[in-house]
Amino acid sequence: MQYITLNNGIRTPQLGYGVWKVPNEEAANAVEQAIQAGYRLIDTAMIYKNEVGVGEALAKNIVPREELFITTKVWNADQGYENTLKAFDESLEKLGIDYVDLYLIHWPTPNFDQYVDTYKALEKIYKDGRAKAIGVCNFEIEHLERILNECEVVPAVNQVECHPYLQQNELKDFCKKHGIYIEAYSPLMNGTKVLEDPVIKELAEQHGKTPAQVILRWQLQTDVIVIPKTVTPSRMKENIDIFDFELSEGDMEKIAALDRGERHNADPNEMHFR
Ligand SMILES: NC(=O)C1=CN([C@@H]2O[C@H](COP(=O)(O)OP(=O)(O)OC[C@H]3O[C@@H](n4cnc5c(N)ncnc54)[C@H](OP(=O)(O)O)[C@@H]3O)[C@@H](O)[C@H]2O)C=CC1
Ligand SMILES: O=C1CO[C@H](CO)[C@@H](O)[C@@H]1O
Repeated sequence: MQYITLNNGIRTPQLGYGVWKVPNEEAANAVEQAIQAGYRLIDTAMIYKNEVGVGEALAKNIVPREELFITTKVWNADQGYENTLKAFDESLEKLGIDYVDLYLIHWPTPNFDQYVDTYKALEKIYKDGRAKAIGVCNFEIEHLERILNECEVVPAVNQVECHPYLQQNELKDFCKKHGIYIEAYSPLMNGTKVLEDPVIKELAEQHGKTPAQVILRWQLQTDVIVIPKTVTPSRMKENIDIFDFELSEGDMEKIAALDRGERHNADPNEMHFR
């Protein structure tokens, strides 16, 4: 596993395991298998409704708690200072742990007036030592600017959709300038067409790897944290088997040229789902 250091000195694995769409009753088994396969970062969220299942796997102490990096997120309906503190307590209880490694605001919406207060609750949680790091998801530059201007703690992470068809270069530059790590969600575009891209397929053939491995390796080499999801045991192994090859500068340029600003998930400015 490869690790990186966040802006507050906390270390995180650069590759993690995401559990969106993993049903609660399957999550314990999936997370246990992922830990056995070598994953140390688990990315869940209150809205995924599988924190209890994730917690069951954690309770097995497959590896010491301090070797794991657990992320969860406050959902839109729980935004606001007091609501967020309450939602955080509920997430901790479901997960059965006494701190998380990273707590994130899931969306800047549904009400753009609330995310600063929500972030202030995250700062309180952070200062109380119940989250080792805090950050945001789906924040655009203007949302981050408000946090940087009105809050004290610089977000450690901005978790956003990022894959070869949506490379987020402007946001990456802004975040880099402010010491905020980009964490790439839906790195395989949720298992859709980027895996069929001819350029990706050709690179996969050249390196004796799969399209998913080429995409995940590209993410590592662009210095982002990446959290693919799979419930398929062979893919769990495939997705972590990316530390034994390197994409050349030319390969990276070919993938850079695939950017087309194409989202699979919601646009942060239009996401008002509670
Ligand atoms: N903050 C946010 O707003 C969001 C955060 N996320 C986080 O990011 C994680 C990953 O994103 P997600 O949207 O789940 O999608 P991914 O881009 O990780 O793709 C997952 C899909 O790809 C398939 N897949 C996985 N590995 C391979 C492979 N090696 N070859 C072919 N297909 C593969 C999976 O199928 P199968 O499982 O059947 O093997 C699944 O259908 C989420 O689980 C969640 O933790 C995601 C969306 C939004
Ligand atoms: O992480 C995510 C997946 O689930 C949510 C919806 O249920 C999305 O809104 C979100 O971005």
